[in-house]
Amino acid sequence: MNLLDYLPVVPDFPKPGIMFRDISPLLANAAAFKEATHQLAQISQDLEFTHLLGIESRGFIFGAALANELSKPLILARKPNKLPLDVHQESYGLEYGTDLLEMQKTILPTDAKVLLIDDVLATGGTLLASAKLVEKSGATVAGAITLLEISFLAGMQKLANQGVVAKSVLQI
Ligand SMILES: O=P(O)(O)OC[C@H]1O[C@H](OP(=O)(O)OP(=O)(O)O)[C@H](O)[C@@H]1O
Ligand SMILES: Nc1ncnc2[nH]cnc12
Repeated sequence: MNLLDYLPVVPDFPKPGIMFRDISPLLANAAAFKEATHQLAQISQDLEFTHLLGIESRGFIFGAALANELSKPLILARKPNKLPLDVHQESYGLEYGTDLLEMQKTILPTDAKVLLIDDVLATGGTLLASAKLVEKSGATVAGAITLLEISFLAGMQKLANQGVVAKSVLQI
């Protein structure tokens, strides 16, 4: 099964010039979703981590599936004003805009080794902001994994420059 067949390109979404990869067909096919989860588990194998951090919203889907598959705890990085209690905040730029992510200040133990998970790595802005949230809470970033890397945007290098090891199941 070629998982890329289940991630079709939608040109000019959400803005002109963006070649958007839609995960909806992959999620709508049980075998493809299962295979994607399995392959995310495979690439996480040589990284040592205690917790997963899923990034709103598409990172929640794969983060929850993987957390269940690996029996690991799942932490949420959320868009603004969604989480109760005190939060750390990071603003960031992504391929088609800017946004803000938040994580609860006391949800991670300081000895946690956290694997970040998202569906797509494009510019790397989202994963870098998530890494900063983990560091703000005193925990360690174990790495980052995604289903798809859009390589021409060089997000992998941007993360490497900041000491974050990233791996992706698929590259285009
Ligand atoms: O590498 P980057 O340039 O930062 O882009 C990648 C991010 O963009 C998308 O999220 P989006 O903000 O569109 O939110 P969504 O998951 O709620 O659709 C995607 O799910 C990644 O989180
Ligand atoms: N081209 C793209 N397709 C899907 N998700 C994205 N997130 C950032 N860039 C994206």
